[in-house]
Amino acid sequence: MIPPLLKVEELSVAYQTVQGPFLALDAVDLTINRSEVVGLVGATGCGKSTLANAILGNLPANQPGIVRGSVKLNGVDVVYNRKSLGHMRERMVTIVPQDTYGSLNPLFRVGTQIMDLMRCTSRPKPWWRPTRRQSFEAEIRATLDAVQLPAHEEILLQYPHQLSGGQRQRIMIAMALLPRPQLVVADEPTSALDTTTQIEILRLFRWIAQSQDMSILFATHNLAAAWEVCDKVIVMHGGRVIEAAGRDTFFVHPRHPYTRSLVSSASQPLRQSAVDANDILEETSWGAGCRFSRQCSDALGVCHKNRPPLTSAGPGHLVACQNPRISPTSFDYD
Ligand SMILES: Nc1ncnc2c1ncn2[C@@H]1O[C@H](COP(=O)(O)OP(=O)(O)OP(=O)(O)O)[C@@H](O)[C@H]1O
Repeated sequence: MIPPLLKVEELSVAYQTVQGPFLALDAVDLTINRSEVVGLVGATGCGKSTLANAILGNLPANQPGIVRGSVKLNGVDVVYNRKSLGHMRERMVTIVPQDTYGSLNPLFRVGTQIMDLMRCTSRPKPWWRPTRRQSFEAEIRATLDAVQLPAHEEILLQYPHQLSGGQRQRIMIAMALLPRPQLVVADEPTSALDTTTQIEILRLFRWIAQSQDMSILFATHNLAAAWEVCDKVIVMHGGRVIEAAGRDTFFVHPRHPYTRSLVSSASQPLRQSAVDANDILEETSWGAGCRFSRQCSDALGVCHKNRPPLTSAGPGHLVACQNPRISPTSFDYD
C-alpha cells in the first residue's frame, strides 16, 4: 500500500493567552494521499489556520507550543525535526494565502518577487548563470499560462496594487506551484473574490491536482467551494475533527448533526452562498462532553459527559458522535 503524503496524528496545539493556555487544536487526526484534494471545512475559529500552519511548519518551536502529536510529510516529522524543515517547506509544501495584498511586497514588481522565489527555492545553484535564468523564465511563463495569466510580460512588470483581485490570486497560485511542491495548502483562497472569479479559481485548483499530480489541502468556510473541488471533506468544530468522508458521502450521508446542519444550509442556493456557521460556533470554553452537545438537538445525556472519539461509519467515513443520524440528506447535486 502507498503511504499517505501527509499524516497528522493526535495533534494538539495551545496558544498562550492572558486567561491561560487556549487549546486551539485538540487531538486532530488527518490523512492526505497523493493527488488528493481535501477540503477542511469549519466555522471561524475552529482551528483551520492553526492546522495549516502546523503542516507548513510555521508554528514557533518554543511557543505557543505543540502540546503533543505529530505531522509527518512522507514519513518525516515537520514539527520536531526542524533541521530538515527548511528543505521540506521549500520543496514539498507551499501555501496559497487568503490575503494576497499582505503576501506580496507592494514595493516590488510582481516579476521581481517571482524571480526571488525561484532563486530561494531552486536547486541546483548557482542560479545566476545565464542558462539557469533562462530556464527560470521559461518555467515562470509556463506556470503563468497554467494559471491563465497569458499576458506575461505586462503582468510581470506590474506592482501588486496594479492587478485585480483575481490576477493577484492567480499570481499567488503560480508562486505556490513554481517550487513544484507535493502539497499545496490553500487557506480560504477565494474568500475575497467575486463569485465568477471564485468558480474559475476553484476549477483551476481541480485541474492542477489532476494534471500536476499535487495534493491540495483546501481550507474554506464555503461548502459550495468544497463541492466544486474536493475528493474528501473534513469538518472541524472547536479544534477537533468531527467528521471526514469522501465528497459524495459527505454531502448525501453526513452523520454528525453539525455536518448535517452545514449541508442542509448549503444545499438550497449552493452555488451562490457561502456557508458561514459563525452562529453555530460561539462557545470558546469547553466542558468534558462533546463540544457541540449544547447546541445539538439530538444530544443524549452521555453527550454532555463524554467526548466522542472518531470512529468508522463506513468505508473512508469517520464520525465523532454518540448519536449519529442515519437518513440521507436531501442534498441536490445540480
Ligand atoms: N496567536 C494566537 N493567540 C491566541 N489565540 C489564538 C492565536 N491564533 C489563533 N488563536 C485562537 O485559536 C482558535 C483557532 O484559530 P484559527 O485562526 O486557527 O481558526 P480558523 O478556523 O482558521 O478561523 P478563520 O476561519 O477565521 O481563519 C481561535 O479561537 C483563535 O482565537
